[in-house]
Amino acid sequence: MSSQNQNRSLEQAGPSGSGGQVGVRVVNWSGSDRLCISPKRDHKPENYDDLQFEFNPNIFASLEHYLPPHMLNLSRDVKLHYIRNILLRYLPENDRIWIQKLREYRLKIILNYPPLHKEIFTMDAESFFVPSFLRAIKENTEASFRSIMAEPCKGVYTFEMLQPQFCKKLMSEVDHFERWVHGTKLRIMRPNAMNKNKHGVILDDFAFEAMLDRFMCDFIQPISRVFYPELGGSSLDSHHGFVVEYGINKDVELGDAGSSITIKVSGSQNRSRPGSNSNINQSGQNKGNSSVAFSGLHEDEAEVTLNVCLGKEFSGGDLFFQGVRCDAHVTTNTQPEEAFNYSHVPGHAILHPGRNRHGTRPTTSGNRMNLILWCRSSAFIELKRYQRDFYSWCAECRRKKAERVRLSVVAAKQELLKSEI
Ligand SMILES: O=C(O)CCC(=O)C(=O)O
Ligand SMILES: [Fe+2]
Repeated sequence: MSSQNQNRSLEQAGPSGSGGQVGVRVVNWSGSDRLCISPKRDHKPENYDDLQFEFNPNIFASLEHYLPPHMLNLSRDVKLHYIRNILLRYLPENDRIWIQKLREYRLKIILNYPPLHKEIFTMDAESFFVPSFLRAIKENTEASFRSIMAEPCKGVYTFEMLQPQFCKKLMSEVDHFERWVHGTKLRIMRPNAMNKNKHGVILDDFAFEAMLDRFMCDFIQPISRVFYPELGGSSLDSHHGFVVEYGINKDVELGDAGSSITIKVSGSQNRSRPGSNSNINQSGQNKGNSSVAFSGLHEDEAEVTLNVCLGKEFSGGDLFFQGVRCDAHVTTNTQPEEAFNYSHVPGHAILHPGRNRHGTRPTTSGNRMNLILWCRSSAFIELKRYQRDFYSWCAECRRKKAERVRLSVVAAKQELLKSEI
């Protein structure tokens, strides 16, 4: 498309459908828009950081290098829409609507919510993390991580992580947010729907997104790069951050008290990533030897999950694990070495593959709040689509493969013996 045509379509475009982006109008969709194969490396891209679109601003800056040469010096709006139109071709309609609604929902909260502890909305490692954790991250070696961690079950790591003061502030921020939500009668989305008596909030929805992104990139990824290479641990690029609350006696079911603003976002119950399969096994049905009384046996929609207990005083609430499985093997038996129980300790973290089947036992007294960060790798998800028969990270796939190898060795031996007779 020529720049003239591009400008014409800008002129013709109707009012913005982009969620109130001031001064920006949507260009008519054109399937002929193309990027160049070779980038113009010496081109200096615009800054798109101030924009709220369904794609990360960095994507626009990166793709600018690939624009047709005649477009490089056009206005930022024109380039933005040209690139956005191309990207939108890769997003199914439903996902587009979902992302759009989510953006509007978040904007509504962020513009109106008055934070209680502003200082915890930006990463301040020294005041968030305990010194031992910071030292290990700074050293950034497997030995330094292992020096502060226990591995009570293969691939599951526990360690002290957050300072008590930070935990306290985060918990009071969540309480403050819940109270504010109740006052405004805004209906908020909950992190997931696994336990009836579970409350919680999605931190990404009220301005914690940037902080949690640094949390994941600078403090989880160094560890997952070492411990979870086969799960995309070195290419984590998105997260879902939330707080779960148990054992609270609230006389009002928050969010249900007659909402004046209701934004329904389809697929928000478990906040699945668009276009993906959530693998929540809510009933806790698991064939085989899982005889325990549990709630919400499930797998997270994450490659790597960080779960940190914030407090307060509680009993019960243990996590139990039943082994890492791919979709095809999610209901297979738990092997004895895979069954593992974990009791939460305030400030302490547990890091595990999202696909390690797990659930929580009831919090029998007091209140418990946990910070949970589901970390995802789009490269891992993409690769998984091309690889359907065997997953090295699924314990059952490995077991089946080992069994096949064993049987073929037995068969080969028998053949050999037969031919020798
Ligand atoms: O309650 C917990 O500590 C864990 C909850 C959980 O696994 C989840 O929300 O995905
Ligand atoms: Fe979970």
